[in-house]
Amino acid sequence: MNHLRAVPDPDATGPRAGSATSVRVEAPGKVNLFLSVGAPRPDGYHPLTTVFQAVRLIETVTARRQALDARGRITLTLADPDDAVPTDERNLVVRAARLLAEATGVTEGVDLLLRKRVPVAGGMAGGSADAAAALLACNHLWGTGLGLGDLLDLAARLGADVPFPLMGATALGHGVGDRLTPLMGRGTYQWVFALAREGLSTPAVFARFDELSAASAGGAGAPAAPAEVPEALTAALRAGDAAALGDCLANDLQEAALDLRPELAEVIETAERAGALRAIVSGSGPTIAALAPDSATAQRVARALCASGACADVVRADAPVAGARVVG
Ligand SMILES: C[C@](O)(CO)[C@H](O)COP(=O)(O)OP(=O)(O)OC[C@H]1O[C@@H](n2ccc(N)nc2=O)[C@H](O)[C@@H]1O
Ligand SMILES: Nc1ncnc2c1ncn2[C@@H]1O[C@H](COP(=O)(O)OP(=O)(O)OP(=O)(O)O)[C@@H](O)[C@H]1O
Repeated sequence: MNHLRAVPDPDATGPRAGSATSVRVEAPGKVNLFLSVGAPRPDGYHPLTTVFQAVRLIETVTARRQALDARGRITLTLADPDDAVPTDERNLVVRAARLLAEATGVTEGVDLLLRKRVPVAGGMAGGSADAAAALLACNHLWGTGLGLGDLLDLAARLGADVPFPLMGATALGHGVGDRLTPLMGRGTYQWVFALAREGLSTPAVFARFDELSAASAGGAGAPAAPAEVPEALTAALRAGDAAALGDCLANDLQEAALDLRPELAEVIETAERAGALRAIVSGSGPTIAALAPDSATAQRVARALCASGACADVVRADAPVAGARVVG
């Protein structure tokens, strides 16, 4: 493999980059404000147009330098052990550290600690945020000094959702969701997330999307190219107008997610009845994201969702927030 050149990066903001014994990085989960999906490509991936917004549900990855005799191993510990989250090579955190090491020729290992706050398999890109955080943390710990452009390239190799948490805020996504352009915006949005008891598999939701598209278009499937983002949505973001943004929220995967989990329709209805401007499936689901006009209404929506018993848990978060960054 061609090694990326590890050079001191003037943008590397971490304290004592390359010499610290541990580096802590925080990265946000996301909600898709708009998600249009085209017909699958030959490799099975779907072209997307999406608008990501980073929400204040924050994953934390701490990368610790190992003793010299640790022989280059990459280890992962979960702050709160969870059967649904592997700690071996299947974990995106381990894969991110390994990819960075291979790409830069690093032979040193690392001990990684992960604290999760984004629901697992909830359509909010928790694993992707973890991978983004691990790339940034190891880049600092190992002093590999890659700039944001190289980190975004590595991120795209780990998953379609991995580049966005490096950038954060609000961004337009093209390609398979990995080609990003920041979007201008103002204001803060109040979100309420209704979490499901069991996660949904992203590939299963895309597969159901294909089946439903084929059935509804007389066998023709989804249009090859996804739709463009409506001007009304970017205008709402520029104005910081939550009500106008609510009118523009859209998710092509919602029908597929509801088909797999019909009970989610009731969650959406409960949130909207309690005052949410709109409630939609977040990404591939099953989390329902409800946009509230203000904090008091968000509180009311959260209470109604809890009282309904229709979801496993409810969390509130404001948005947008910054992308992955070194903290502490
Ligand atoms: C639904 C979204 O969360 C919207 O942001 C993303 O598109 C999902 O991105 P992700 O979880 O990072 O996806 P990856 O880990 O790259 O891919 C998992 C699987 O999802 C499907 N997949 C993903 C992204 C995409 N544009 N088309 C797809 O068909 C593929 O079956 C793929 O094998
Ligand atoms: N760091 C990680 N955190 C959580 N799950 C992980 C991680 N690494 C790998 N996984 C595996 O990936 C699956 C999906 O995890 P994740 O929480 O990222 O889903 P998601 O948020 O729905 O993803 P996306 O929104 O990007 O489609 C989990 O069920 C788990 O088996």
